[in-house]
Amino acid sequence: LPTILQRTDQVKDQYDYVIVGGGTAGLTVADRLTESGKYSVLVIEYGVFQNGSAVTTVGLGFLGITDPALSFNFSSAPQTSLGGRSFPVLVGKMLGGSSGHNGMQVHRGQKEDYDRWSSYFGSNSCGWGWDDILPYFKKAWHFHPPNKDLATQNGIKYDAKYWGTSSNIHASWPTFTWSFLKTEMAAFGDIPGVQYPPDSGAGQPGAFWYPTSADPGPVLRSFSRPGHWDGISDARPNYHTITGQQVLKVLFDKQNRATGVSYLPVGSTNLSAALSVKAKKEVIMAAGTIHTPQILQASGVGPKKLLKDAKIDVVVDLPGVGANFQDHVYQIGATFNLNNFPPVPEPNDLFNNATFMALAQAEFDANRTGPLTIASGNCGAFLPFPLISPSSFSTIASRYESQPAGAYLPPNTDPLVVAGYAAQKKALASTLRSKSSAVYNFFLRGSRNESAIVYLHPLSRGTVQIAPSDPYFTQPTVDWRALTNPADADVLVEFTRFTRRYWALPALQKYQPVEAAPGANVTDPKDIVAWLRGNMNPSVYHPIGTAAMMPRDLGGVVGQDLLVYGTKGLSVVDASVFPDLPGAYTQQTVYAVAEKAADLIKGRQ
Ligand SMILES: Cc1cc2nc3c(=O)[nH]c(=O)nc-3n(C[C@H](O)[C@H](O)[C@H](O)COP(=O)(O)OP(=O)(O)OC[C@H]3O[C@@H](n4cnc5c(N)ncnc54)[C@H](O)[C@@H]3O)c2cc1C
Repeated sequence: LPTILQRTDQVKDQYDYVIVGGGTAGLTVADRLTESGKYSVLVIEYGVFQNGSAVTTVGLGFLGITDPALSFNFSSAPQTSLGGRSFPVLVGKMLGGSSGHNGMQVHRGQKEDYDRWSSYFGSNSCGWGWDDILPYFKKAWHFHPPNKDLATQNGIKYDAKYWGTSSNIHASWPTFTWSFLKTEMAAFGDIPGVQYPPDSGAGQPGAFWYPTSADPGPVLRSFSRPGHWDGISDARPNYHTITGQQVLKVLFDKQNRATGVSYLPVGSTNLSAALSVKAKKEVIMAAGTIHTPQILQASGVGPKKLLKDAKIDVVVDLPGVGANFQDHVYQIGATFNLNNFPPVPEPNDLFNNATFMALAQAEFDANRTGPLTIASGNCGAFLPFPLISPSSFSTIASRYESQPAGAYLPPNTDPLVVAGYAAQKKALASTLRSKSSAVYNFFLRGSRNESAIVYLHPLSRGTVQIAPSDPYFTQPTVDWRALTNPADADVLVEFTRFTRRYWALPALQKYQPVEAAPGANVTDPKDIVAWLRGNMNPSVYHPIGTAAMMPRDLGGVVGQDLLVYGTKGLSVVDASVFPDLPGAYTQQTVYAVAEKAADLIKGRQ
């Protein structure tokens, strides 16, 4: 059989496992489940095999981000707290999913993030704290140390003990850095309390360098398709893949056992022509945070009222499906331009300086080295809130903690989801008070214009819901509800103040930093928040939480075994299971969760 089944009639009637979505998590799990040869697996992927330069090129990062051939790219619900603006929902649509067009930044959360996930299960918690997940970070990533000179010149700290070397997913380093980064990183050391952890993977906040998801041999993007599929699916007769197919729903028997899925070629809307395939052991959901809840809801697993509105028979009333939606927010202000930038290359030169770009391209073509080995970035500050706002962090955390749990959730939120948010609120108030968790991220570019600040633990919660009139073929309604919780505004005002404090450091004055946004004259918190509502972006493409791993009585969708409550033989393995955001971008954790998921699934035998 060919690597990718060419026709749906080549799909067998039944496999041990059917995996919905051949993305980051889906292909990782499929690789691990097929490696012993004992189990048959079918991966059904909506997108197709894509290997063009927009996917594989490392330089400049995500070139394919909005390309409709590579990306689901549709409009969100208007954000009521952001002046009614809508935003594009961008998630990967190809074999490899979002790992095929992400920004390639590789870092993991802090120890406390994973311990917090585990804490939601109280005395029943097992298997998801930092000590449990650390072996999976090691299994998931092959670490290549940076070039010695580069590390010495830039003060790049790393410690290989936090990493493994067996995976085909690579974490490597550019051979060149923008020299102003060294100045920016050093300046953080002038702020009391900022640490430089021993490695980006040490589970500690601070200012640190981190690798790129690139294969250092050919200097190409390393993602789940080359890492967990190319050549592997071909070599294993027990591993089938079909692409260009949309899974419509999970099929259940009368005992709520998932027996398989139904699907249609992408583009067809003829439900009566839907095909089906059976899963003997498990249906594994890996369609990502936006589409896993869509498919579950369309299958009758979700909030009863929504299913009723969509005239879908309820299999399990599970109010958490599509609730608890979170993403990192950015474009949150305090943008600075450096009016006296030193005479050194900087990232804008790749766009504005044709000679520099031509030289960079020539160097890359000749040696695979130079500026075009940088994706979207390799260092930044990941800082605790007490350090950002020594005078207000405690008041802000307490004010947040004393909110009634349901006060800022969507109207008519189910009591179980409210209970889950109450648990998160308690835990996240501790995160706001902690010196060991990062809340603020300044992703440094070494540029004369710096603005990339990311809020790592937003407290507002959104929803992803099927369109009741057309659950299958209309994209789900994605509503981040960014900035609906006033505590987020409190935190973001402190972020602006802190960023100003950073640029006011004596060591940076010779570069003449000038605030471009919101503007040095915007100092009243009300005015800062008004600016945020008009300018911030609710997504930096790290959606999570819509099938959360939480106890069922806290609105959870899956347990610690990743099985969907109220069903049998149905699990979720993608970013939708994160109960809340780690203090880091999401891909490293997605791979680790998927590695652990594969062990859990195999362990069920
Ligand atoms: C533009 C962008 C930039 C990012 N940058 C970074 C970064 O620099 N660093 C970082 O750590 N993280 C980054 N991320 C986040 C990270 O890539 C994601 O968190 C991670 O890849 C998500 O993995 P997943 O398995 O949950 O979903 P995905 O990898 O998105 O996989 C879901 C798959 O399911 C398929 N699918 C969807 N619906 C169906 C259906 N009905 N039937 C069949 N298949 C279906 C999709 O086509 C897709 O292939 C970025 C993400 C994006 C989108």
